[in-house]
Amino acid sequence: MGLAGDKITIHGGRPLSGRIELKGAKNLVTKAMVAAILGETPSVLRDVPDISDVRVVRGLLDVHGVKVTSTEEGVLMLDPSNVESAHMADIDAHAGSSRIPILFCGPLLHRLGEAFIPDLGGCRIGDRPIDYHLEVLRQFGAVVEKQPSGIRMSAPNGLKGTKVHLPYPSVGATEQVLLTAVRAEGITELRGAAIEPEIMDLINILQKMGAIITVDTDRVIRIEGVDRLEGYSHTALFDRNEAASWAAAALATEGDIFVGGARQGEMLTFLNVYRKVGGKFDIHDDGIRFYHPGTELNPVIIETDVHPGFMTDWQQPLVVALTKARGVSIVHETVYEQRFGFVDALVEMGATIQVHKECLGGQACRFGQRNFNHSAVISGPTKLHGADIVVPDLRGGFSHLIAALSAEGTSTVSNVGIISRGYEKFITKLEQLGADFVLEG
Ligand SMILES: CC(=O)N[C@H]1[C@@H](OP(=O)(O)OP(=O)(O)OC[C@H]2O[C@@H](n3ccc(=O)[nH]c3=O)[C@H](O)[C@@H]2O)O[C@H](CO)[C@@H](O)[C@@H]1O
Ligand SMILES: C=C(OP(=O)(O)O)C(=O)O
Repeated sequence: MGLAGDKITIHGGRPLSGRIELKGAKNLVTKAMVAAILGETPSVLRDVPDISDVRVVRGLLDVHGVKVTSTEEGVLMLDPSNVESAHMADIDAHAGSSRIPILFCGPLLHRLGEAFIPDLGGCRIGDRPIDYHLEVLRQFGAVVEKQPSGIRMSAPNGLKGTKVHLPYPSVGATEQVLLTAVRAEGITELRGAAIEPEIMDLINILQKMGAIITVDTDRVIRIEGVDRLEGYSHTALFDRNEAASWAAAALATEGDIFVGGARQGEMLTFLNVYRKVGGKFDIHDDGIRFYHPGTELNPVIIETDVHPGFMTDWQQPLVVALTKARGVSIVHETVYEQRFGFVDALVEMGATIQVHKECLGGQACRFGQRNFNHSAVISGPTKLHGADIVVPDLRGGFSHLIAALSAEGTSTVSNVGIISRGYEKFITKLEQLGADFVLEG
Protein backbone atom coordinates (compact mmCIF):
# COMPACT_ATOMS: atom_id res chain seq x y z
CA MET A 1 0.00 0.00 0.00
CA GLY A 2 2.53 2.52 -1.11
CA LEU A 3 5.16 1.84 1.52
CA ALA A 4 8.42 0.24 0.40
CA GLY A 5 8.71 -3.31 1.70
CA ASP A 6 5.72 -2.82 4.00
CA LYS A 7 7.94 -3.87 6.90
CA ILE A 8 9.74 -1.96 9.66
CA THR A 9 12.41 -3.18 12.03
CA ILE A 10 12.08 -1.26 15.28
CA HIS A 11 14.63 -1.03 18.09
CA GLY A 12 12.39 -0.27 21.05
CA GLY A 13 12.85 1.41 24.39
CA ARG A 14 13.37 4.99 23.25
CA PRO A 15 10.78 7.58 24.36
CA LEU A 16 9.04 9.36 21.49
CA SER A 17 9.60 13.03 21.94
CA GLY A 18 9.05 16.13 19.80
CA ARG A 19 6.34 17.85 17.77
CA ILE A 20 4.15 16.60 14.94
CA GLU A 21 1.37 18.36 13.02
CA LEU A 22 -2.08 17.01 12.26
CA LYS A 23 -4.12 17.61 9.15
CA GLY A 24 -7.83 17.07 8.56
CA ALA A 25 -9.68 14.00 9.82
CA LYS A 26 -9.78 10.93 7.59
CA ASN A 27 -13.37 10.43 8.73
CA LEU A 28 -14.41 13.89 7.53
CA VAL A 29 -12.18 14.61 4.55
CA THR A 30 -13.26 11.54 2.58
CA LYS A 31 -16.95 12.42 3.06
CA ALA A 32 -16.35 16.09 2.26
CA MET A 33 -14.84 14.95 -1.04
CA VAL A 34 -18.04 13.00 -1.82
CA ALA A 35 -20.18 16.04 -0.91
CA ALA A 36 -18.48 17.96 -3.73
CA ILE A 37 -20.53 15.87 -6.22
CA LEU A 38 -23.65 17.64 -4.96
CA GLY A 39 -22.42 21.11 -5.91
CA GLU A 40 -23.09 22.84 -9.23
CA THR A 41 -19.74 24.66 -8.91
CA PRO A 42 -16.24 23.51 -7.79
CA SER A 43 -15.34 23.04 -4.12
CA VAL A 44 -12.09 23.71 -2.29
CA LEU A 45 -11.02 21.54 0.65
CA ARG A 46 -8.01 22.44 2.82
CA ASP A 47 -5.94 20.43 5.32
CA VAL A 48 -6.40 17.26 3.30
CA PRO A 49 -4.00 14.59 4.61
CA ASP A 50 -1.86 12.54 2.24
CA ILE A 51 -3.35 9.16 3.22
CA SER A 52 -4.38 6.23 1.06
CA ASP A 53 -8.09 6.55 1.88
CA VAL A 54 -8.02 10.03 0.32
CA ARG A 55 -6.28 8.61 -2.74
CA VAL A 56 -8.97 5.91 -3.03
CA VAL A 57 -11.79 8.48 -2.92
CA ARG A 58 -9.90 10.65 -5.39
CA GLY A 59 -9.78 7.66 -7.76
CA LEU A 60 -13.50 7.06 -7.33
CA LEU A 61 -14.32 10.71 -7.96
CA ASP A 62 -12.17 10.60 -11.08
CA VAL A 63 -14.15 7.60 -12.36
CA HIS A 64 -17.33 9.57 -11.77
CA GLY A 65 -16.13 12.60 -13.70
CA VAL A 66 -15.18 14.84 -10.76
CA LYS A 67 -11.88 16.54 -11.66
CA VAL A 68 -9.69 16.68 -8.55
CA THR A 69 -6.62 18.90 -8.74
CA SER A 70 -4.10 20.16 -6.22
CA THR A 71 -1.73 23.07 -6.71
CA GLU A 72 -0.77 23.37 -3.06
CA GLU A 73 0.02 20.66 -0.48
CA GLY A 74 -3.10 19.71 1.45
CA VAL A 75 -5.51 21.65 -0.77
CA LEU A 76 -7.88 19.95 -3.20
CA MET A 77 -10.04 21.58 -5.84
CA LEU A 78 -12.98 19.34 -6.76
CA ASP A 79 -14.83 20.17 -9.97
CA PRO A 80 -18.01 18.12 -10.53
CA SER A 81 -19.05 19.70 -13.84
CA ASN A 82 -18.47 16.48 -15.85
CA VAL A 83 -20.31 14.00 -13.63
CA GLU A 84 -23.15 13.62 -16.12
CA SER A 85 -20.81 12.60 -18.94
CA ALA A 86 -18.50 10.23 -16.98
CA HIS A 87 -18.09 6.67 -18.28
CA MET A 88 -17.40 4.83 -14.97
CA ALA A 89 -15.46 2.11 -16.81
CA ASP A 90 -12.94 1.55 -13.99
CA ILE A 91 -15.35 1.41 -11.10
CA ASP A 92 -14.49 -2.24 -10.27
CA ALA A 93 -10.83 -1.26 -9.82
CA HIS A 94 -11.89 0.57 -6.65
CA ALA A 95 -13.87 -2.28 -5.12
CA GLY A 96 -12.79 -3.34 -1.66
CA SER A 97 -10.51 -0.36 -1.02
CA SER A 98 -12.56 1.64 1.47
CA ARG A 99 -16.04 2.07 2.96
CA ILE A 100 -16.65 5.41 1.29
CA PRO A 101 -18.23 4.19 -2.01
CA ILE A 102 -21.55 3.55 -0.25
CA LEU A 103 -21.79 7.30 0.41
CA PHE A 104 -21.76 8.05 -3.32
CA CYS A 105 -25.35 6.71 -3.58
CA GLY A 106 -27.39 9.80 -2.70
CA PRO A 107 -25.26 12.32 -4.63
CA LEU A 108 -25.12 10.09 -7.74
CA LEU A 109 -28.82 9.28 -7.63
CA HIS A 110 -29.55 13.00 -7.55
CA ARG A 111 -27.25 13.78 -10.44
CA LEU A 112 -27.60 10.72 -12.64
CA GLY A 113 -30.69 8.89 -11.44
CA GLU A 114 -28.58 5.77 -10.98
CA ALA A 115 -25.47 4.49 -9.17
CA PHE A 116 -23.33 1.36 -9.03
CA ILE A 117 -21.49 0.76 -5.75
CA PRO A 118 -18.65 -1.79 -5.72
CA ASP A 119 -18.03 -4.08 -2.73
CA LEU A 120 -16.75 -2.13 0.29
CA GLY A 121 -13.45 -2.29 2.13
CA GLY A 122 -12.33 -0.68 5.40
CA CYS A 123 -11.00 -2.43 8.50
CA ARG A 124 -12.21 -5.97 9.18
CA ILE A 125 -13.15 -5.38 12.81
CA GLY A 126 -16.62 -6.88 12.64
CA ASP A 127 -19.21 -7.83 10.06
CA ARG A 128 -19.87 -4.18 9.13
CA PRO A 129 -23.19 -4.69 7.31
CA ILE A 130 -24.77 -1.90 5.22
CA ASP A 131 -28.40 -2.78 5.96
CA TYR A 132 -29.16 0.67 7.48
CA HIS A 133 -27.74 2.40 4.40
CA LEU A 134 -29.84 0.34 1.99
CA GLU A 135 -32.99 0.71 4.07
CA VAL A 136 -32.51 4.48 4.28
CA LEU A 137 -32.01 4.76 0.52
CA ARG A 138 -35.15 2.68 -0.10
CA GLN A 139 -37.08 5.02 2.19
CA PHE A 140 -35.97 7.96 0.03
CA GLY A 141 -37.38 6.10 -2.99
CA ALA A 142 -34.31 4.35 -4.40
CA VAL A 143 -34.63 0.93 -6.03
CA VAL A 144 -31.78 -1.24 -4.73
CA GLU A 145 -30.60 -4.32 -6.59
CA LYS A 146 -27.79 -6.51 -5.24
CA GLN A 147 -25.37 -7.79 -7.89
CA PRO A 148 -22.39 -10.21 -7.60
CA SER A 149 -19.74 -7.45 -7.38
CA GLY A 150 -21.74 -4.63 -5.81
CA ILE A 151 -25.08 -2.86 -5.66
CA ARG A 152 -26.98 -1.20 -8.47
CA MET A 153 -29.40 1.59 -7.63
CA SER A 154 -31.84 3.78 -9.44
CA ALA A 155 -34.36 6.45 -8.54
CA PRO A 156 -37.05 6.29 -11.24
CA ASN A 157 -39.27 8.77 -9.40
CA GLY A 158 -36.57 10.94 -7.84
CA LEU A 159 -35.73 10.98 -4.11
CA LYS A 160 -38.20 12.30 -1.56
CA GLY A 161 -37.72 13.41 2.03
CA THR A 162 -38.71 10.83 4.62
CA LYS A 163 -38.76 9.96 8.32
CA VAL A 164 -35.87 7.74 9.34
CA HIS A 165 -35.17 6.17 12.70
CA LEU A 166 -31.80 4.43 12.90
CA PRO A 167 -31.73 1.34 15.16
CA TYR A 168 -28.18 2.37 16.21
CA PRO A 169 -26.48 5.78 15.77
CA SER A 170 -24.33 4.68 12.84
CA VAL A 171 -21.87 7.28 11.58
CA GLY A 172 -22.02 6.11 7.98
CA ALA A 173 -25.82 5.76 7.87
CA THR A 174 -26.23 9.27 9.36
CA GLU A 175 -23.94 10.61 6.63
CA GLN A 176 -25.94 8.64 4.06
CA VAL A 177 -29.11 10.40 5.20
CA LEU A 178 -27.45 13.83 5.15
CA LEU A 179 -25.90 13.44 1.70
CA THR A 180 -29.20 12.17 0.29
CA ALA A 181 -31.68 14.41 2.10
CA VAL A 182 -30.07 17.75 1.24
CA ARG A 183 -31.26 17.50 -2.39
CA ALA A 184 -34.33 15.29 -1.82
CA GLU A 185 -37.77 16.80 -2.31
CA GLY A 186 -39.31 17.95 0.99
CA ILE A 187 -38.34 17.42 4.60
CA THR A 188 -36.36 14.57 6.14
CA GLU A 189 -36.40 13.84 9.85
CA LEU A 190 -33.64 11.60 11.17
CA ARG A 191 -33.97 10.11 14.65
CA GLY A 192 -31.22 8.13 16.36
CA ALA A 193 -28.54 10.07 14.46
CA ALA A 194 -24.83 9.83 15.17
CA ILE A 195 -23.41 13.20 16.24
CA GLU A 196 -19.65 12.68 15.97
CA PRO A 197 -17.67 15.93 15.44
CA GLU A 198 -16.83 14.77 11.90
CA ILE A 199 -20.57 14.60 11.15
CA MET A 200 -21.04 18.11 12.56
CA ASP A 201 -18.26 19.32 10.25
CA LEU A 202 -19.93 17.61 7.29
CA ILE A 203 -23.09 19.51 8.25
CA ASN A 204 -21.01 22.73 8.27
CA ILE A 205 -19.88 21.95 4.74
CA LEU A 206 -23.41 21.15 3.52
CA GLN A 207 -24.71 24.38 5.03
CA LYS A 208 -21.96 26.29 3.19
CA MET A 209 -23.24 24.62 0.01
CA GLY A 210 -26.78 25.90 0.61
CA ALA A 211 -28.40 23.09 2.62
CA ILE A 212 -30.88 23.68 5.45
CA ILE A 213 -30.09 21.34 8.36
CA THR A 214 -31.22 21.59 11.97
CA VAL A 215 -29.55 19.57 14.72
CA ASP A 216 -31.93 19.14 17.65
CA THR A 217 -31.23 17.60 21.02
CA ASP A 218 -31.63 13.83 21.49
CA ARG A 219 -30.07 12.76 18.20
CA VAL A 220 -32.69 14.34 15.92
CA ILE A 221 -31.59 15.99 12.67
CA ARG A 222 -34.00 17.72 10.27
CA ILE A 223 -33.11 18.48 6.68
CA GLU A 224 -35.16 20.65 4.29
CA GLY A 225 -34.32 19.60 0.76
CA VAL A 226 -33.23 22.33 -1.68
CA ASP A 227 -33.11 22.41 -5.50
CA ARG A 228 -29.53 23.48 -5.90
CA LEU A 229 -26.28 23.36 -3.98
CA GLU A 230 -23.08 25.25 -4.74
CA GLY A 231 -19.49 24.21 -4.20
CA TYR A 232 -17.90 24.89 -0.80
CA SER A 233 -14.65 26.26 0.56
CA HIS A 234 -13.68 24.57 3.80
CA THR A 235 -10.78 23.75 6.12
CA ALA A 236 -11.28 20.24 7.47
CA LEU A 237 -11.66 19.47 11.17
CA PHE A 238 -8.44 18.06 12.67
CA ASP A 239 -8.01 14.30 13.04
CA ARG A 240 -8.87 13.59 16.67
CA ASN A 241 -8.23 9.87 16.16
CA GLU A 242 -4.67 10.52 15.05
CA ALA A 243 -4.24 12.93 17.97
CA ALA A 244 -5.39 10.25 20.45
CA SER A 245 -3.03 7.74 18.84
CA TRP A 246 0.04 9.94 19.32
CA ALA A 247 -1.13 10.72 22.87
CA ALA A 248 -1.19 6.98 23.57
CA ALA A 249 2.25 6.66 21.97
CA ALA A 250 3.62 9.29 24.37
CA LEU A 251 2.30 7.30 27.33
CA ALA A 252 3.39 3.88 26.08
CA THR A 253 6.96 5.00 25.29
CA GLU A 254 7.30 7.28 28.36
CA GLY A 255 7.63 10.16 25.93
CA ASP A 256 6.48 13.73 25.36
CA ILE A 257 4.66 14.64 22.14
CA PHE A 258 3.23 18.00 21.11
CA VAL A 259 0.37 17.29 18.71
CA GLY A 260 -0.01 20.44 16.63
CA GLY A 261 -3.58 21.13 15.50
CA ALA A 262 -5.26 19.03 18.24
CA ARG A 263 -8.11 20.79 20.04
CA GLN A 264 -9.66 20.21 23.42
CA GLY A 265 -13.38 20.44 22.55
CA GLU A 266 -13.54 17.39 20.30
CA MET A 267 -11.31 15.37 22.66
CA LEU A 268 -12.95 16.01 26.05
CA THR A 269 -13.82 12.36 26.65
CA PHE A 270 -10.38 11.16 25.62
CA LEU A 271 -8.65 13.74 27.81
CA ASN A 272 -10.66 12.65 30.87
CA VAL A 273 -9.59 9.04 30.41
CA TYR A 274 -5.99 10.08 29.68
CA ARG A 275 -5.92 11.99 32.95
CA LYS A 276 -7.38 9.03 34.88
CA VAL A 277 -4.66 6.76 33.46
CA GLY A 278 -2.15 9.27 34.79
CA GLY A 279 -1.22 10.86 31.47
CA LYS A 280 -0.37 14.56 31.51
CA PHE A 281 -1.49 17.09 28.92
CA ASP A 282 -1.18 20.85 28.41
CA ILE A 283 -3.70 22.53 26.16
CA HIS A 284 -2.33 25.29 23.91
CA ASP A 285 -3.95 27.43 21.23
CA ASP A 286 -2.10 25.56 18.49
CA GLY A 287 -2.20 22.01 19.83
CA ILE A 288 -1.98 19.73 22.85
CA ARG A 289 1.18 18.46 24.55
CA PHE A 290 0.78 14.86 25.78
CA TYR A 291 3.38 13.39 28.13
CA HIS A 292 4.16 10.59 30.54
CA PRO A 293 3.96 11.60 34.24
CA GLY A 294 7.25 9.96 35.19
CA THR A 295 5.41 7.83 37.75
CA GLU A 296 3.34 4.66 37.49
CA LEU A 297 0.21 4.68 35.34
CA ASN A 298 -3.25 3.79 36.71
CA PRO A 299 -5.61 1.11 35.42
CA VAL A 300 -9.00 2.23 34.02
CA ILE A 301 -12.33 0.73 33.09
CA ILE A 302 -13.61 2.02 29.79
CA GLU A 303 -16.42 1.28 27.45
CA THR A 304 -16.22 2.38 23.84
CA ASP A 305 -19.34 4.11 22.55
CA VAL A 306 -20.73 6.50 19.99
CA HIS A 307 -20.02 10.22 20.52
CA PRO A 308 -19.89 11.76 23.09
CA GLY A 309 -18.64 8.44 24.50
CA PHE A 310 -15.13 7.02 24.29
CA MET A 311 -14.46 6.53 20.58
CA THR A 312 -13.78 2.95 19.49
CA ASP A 313 -10.86 4.08 17.29
CA TRP A 314 -9.00 5.32 20.40
CA GLN A 315 -9.15 1.96 22.14
CA GLN A 316 -6.43 0.01 20.34
CA PRO A 317 -3.51 2.44 20.84
CA LEU A 318 -4.57 3.10 24.45
CA VAL A 319 -4.54 -0.63 25.29
CA VAL A 320 -0.76 -0.61 24.69
CA ALA A 321 -0.34 2.10 27.34
CA LEU A 322 -2.62 0.14 29.70
CA THR A 323 -0.21 -2.82 29.61
CA LYS A 324 2.13 -0.46 31.54
CA ALA A 325 -0.43 0.56 34.20
CA ARG A 326 -0.32 -1.07 37.67
CA GLY A 327 -3.49 -3.13 38.14
CA VAL A 328 -6.35 -4.45 36.09
CA SER A 329 -7.91 -2.43 33.26
CA ILE A 330 -11.04 -3.41 31.39
CA VAL A 331 -12.02 -2.30 27.91
CA HIS A 332 -15.56 -3.15 26.81
CA GLU A 333 -15.86 -2.66 23.05
CA THR A 334 -19.51 -1.91 22.23
CA VAL A 335 -19.19 -0.50 18.70
CA TYR A 336 -17.50 -3.37 16.81
CA GLU A 337 -17.81 -7.03 17.71
CA GLN A 338 -14.31 -8.09 16.62
CA ARG A 339 -11.87 -5.33 17.48
CA PHE A 340 -9.50 -7.23 19.77
CA GLY A 341 -7.66 -9.31 17.15
CA PHE A 342 -4.65 -7.02 17.61
CA VAL A 343 -4.06 -8.13 21.23
CA ASP A 344 -2.61 -11.53 20.18
CA ALA A 345 0.56 -9.74 19.08
CA LEU A 346 0.74 -7.79 22.36
CA VAL A 347 0.41 -11.05 24.32
CA GLU A 348 3.21 -12.53 22.21
CA MET A 349 5.29 -9.51 23.24
CA GLY A 350 4.69 -10.19 26.93
CA ALA A 351 1.42 -8.39 27.74
CA THR A 352 -1.16 -10.05 30.00
CA ILE A 353 -4.47 -9.55 28.20
CA GLN A 354 -7.48 -11.84 28.21
CA VAL A 355 -10.48 -11.36 25.97
CA HIS A 356 -14.00 -12.41 26.94
CA LYS A 357 -17.39 -12.86 25.32
CA GLU A 358 -19.19 -11.28 28.29
CA CYS A 359 -19.97 -7.56 28.56
CA LEU A 360 -17.46 -6.59 31.27
CA GLY A 361 -17.17 -3.40 33.23
CA GLY A 362 -20.28 -1.64 31.98
CA GLN A 363 -23.74 -2.11 30.62
CA ALA A 364 -24.81 -5.02 28.46
CA CYS A 365 -24.28 -4.19 24.79
CA ARG A 366 -25.50 -5.55 21.43
CA PHE A 367 -22.73 -8.16 21.48
CA GLY A 368 -23.45 -9.76 24.86
CA GLN A 369 -24.58 -13.43 24.98
CA ARG A 370 -23.16 -13.87 21.49
CA ASN A 371 -19.98 -15.41 20.27
CA PHE A 372 -17.83 -12.28 20.19
CA ASN A 373 -14.68 -11.63 22.22
CA HIS A 374 -15.48 -7.98 22.81
CA SER A 375 -14.22 -7.33 26.37
CA ALA A 376 -10.50 -7.22 27.23
CA VAL A 377 -8.91 -7.49 30.65
CA ILE A 378 -5.40 -6.06 30.79
CA SER A 379 -3.19 -6.76 33.82
CA GLY A 380 -0.08 -4.70 34.37
CA PRO A 381 2.48 -3.48 34.53
CA THR A 382 4.17 -5.76 32.03
CA LYS A 383 7.40 -5.20 30.16
CA LEU A 384 7.02 -5.83 26.46
CA HIS A 385 9.79 -7.52 24.49
CA GLY A 386 10.46 -7.43 20.74
CA ALA A 387 8.68 -9.86 18.37
CA ASP A 388 7.82 -10.35 14.71
CA ILE A 389 4.28 -9.09 14.30
CA VAL A 390 1.86 -8.48 11.45
CA VAL A 391 -0.45 -5.47 11.33
CA PRO A 392 -4.11 -6.59 11.18
CA ASP A 393 -5.92 -3.27 10.59
CA LEU A 394 -5.47 0.50 10.80
CA ARG A 395 -5.67 1.23 14.55
CA GLY A 396 -4.40 -2.23 15.49
CA GLY A 397 -1.43 -1.43 13.26
CA PHE A 398 -0.68 1.81 15.05
CA SER A 399 -0.92 -0.01 18.38
CA HIS A 400 1.57 -2.60 17.10
CA LEU A 401 3.95 0.17 16.13
CA ILE A 402 3.87 1.78 19.57
CA ALA A 403 4.10 -1.62 21.27
CA ALA A 404 7.30 -2.29 19.32
CA LEU A 405 8.61 1.22 20.07
CA SER A 406 8.01 0.72 23.79
CA ALA A 407 9.36 -2.85 23.91
CA GLU A 408 12.81 -3.99 24.95
CA GLY A 409 14.78 -5.30 21.97
CA THR A 410 14.04 -5.50 18.29
CA SER A 411 10.70 -6.10 16.57
CA THR A 412 9.76 -6.57 12.96
CA VAL A 413 6.37 -5.13 12.10
CA SER A 414 4.98 -6.28 8.72
CA ASN A 415 2.05 -5.04 6.62
CA VAL A 416 2.57 -1.49 7.89
CA GLY A 417 1.20 -0.09 4.60
CA ILE A 418 -2.31 -0.36 6.09
CA ILE A 419 -1.35 2.34 8.58
CA SER A 420 -1.08 4.87 5.76
CA ARG A 421 -4.86 4.51 5.28
CA GLY A 422 -5.27 6.93 8.16
CA TYR A 423 -1.90 8.27 9.39
CA GLU A 424 -0.27 10.84 7.14
CA LYS A 425 3.51 10.49 6.75
CA PHE A 426 3.76 8.35 9.86
CA ILE A 427 7.29 7.24 8.98
CA THR A 428 8.46 10.87 8.80
CA LYS A 429 6.66 11.60 12.07
CA LEU A 430 8.37 8.66 13.77
CA GLU A 431 11.71 10.06 12.58
CA GLN A 432 10.79 13.52 13.91
CA LEU A 433 9.99 11.95 17.28
CA GLY A 434 13.34 10.18 17.51
CA ALA A 435 12.21 6.58 16.93
CA ASP A 436 14.95 4.06 16.19
CA PHE A 437 13.88 2.00 13.16
CA VAL A 438 14.81 0.79 9.71
CA LEU A 439 12.34 0.63 6.85
CA GLU A 440 12.81 -2.57 4.82
CA GLY A 441 12.85 -2.70 1.05
C1 LIG B 1 -14.69 6.18 7.47
C2 LIG B 1 -15.29 6.35 8.83
O1 LIG B 1 -15.83 7.40 9.15
N1 LIG B 1 -15.13 5.35 9.66
C3 LIG B 1 -15.62 5.49 11.02
C4 LIG B 1 -17.10 5.20 11.03
O2 LIG B 1 -17.28 3.91 10.47
P1 LIG B 1 -18.74 3.46 10.02
O3 LIG B 1 -19.49 4.64 9.53
O4 LIG B 1 -18.56 2.29 9.10
O5 LIG B 1 -19.31 2.96 11.40
P2 LIG B 1 -20.82 2.93 11.90
O6 LIG B 1 -20.99 4.00 12.92
O7 LIG B 1 -21.72 2.92 10.73
O8 LIG B 1 -20.87 1.51 12.61
C5 LIG B 1 -21.23 1.39 13.97
C6 LIG B 1 -21.93 0.07 14.18
O9 LIG B 1 -23.14 0.04 13.41
C7 LIG B 1 -23.21 -1.17 12.67
N2 LIG B 1 -23.92 -0.92 11.40
C8 LIG B 1 -23.58 0.16 10.62
C9 LIG B 1 -24.22 0.38 9.42
C10 LIG B 1 -25.24 -0.52 9.00
O10 LIG B 1 -25.83 -0.38 7.92
N3 LIG B 1 -25.55 -1.57 9.82
C11 LIG B 1 -24.92 -1.80 11.01
O11 LIG B 1 -25.24 -2.76 11.72
C12 LIG B 1 -21.74 -1.54 12.43
O12 LIG B 1 -21.59 -2.90 12.12
C13 LIG B 1 -21.11 -1.15 13.76
O13 LIG B 1 -21.30 -2.18 14.69
O14 LIG B 1 -17.59 5.28 12.37
C14 LIG B 1 -16.98 4.33 13.26
C15 LIG B 1 -17.63 4.47 14.62
O15 LIG B 1 -17.33 5.71 15.17
C16 LIG B 1 -15.47 4.54 13.31
O16 LIG B 1 -14.88 3.49 14.04
C17 LIG B 1 -14.86 4.54 11.93
O17 LIG B 1 -13.52 5.00 12.00
C1 LIG C 1 -12.41 1.69 11.55
C2 LIG C 1 -11.77 2.69 10.97
O1 LIG C 1 -11.91 3.14 9.71
P1 LIG C 1 -12.79 2.59 8.48
O2 LIG C 1 -14.22 2.82 8.83
O3 LIG C 1 -12.35 3.50 7.37
O4 LIG C 1 -12.43 1.17 8.27
C3 LIG C 1 -10.81 3.55 11.75
O5 LIG C 1 -10.52 4.67 11.28
O6 LIG C 1 -10.33 3.11 12.79
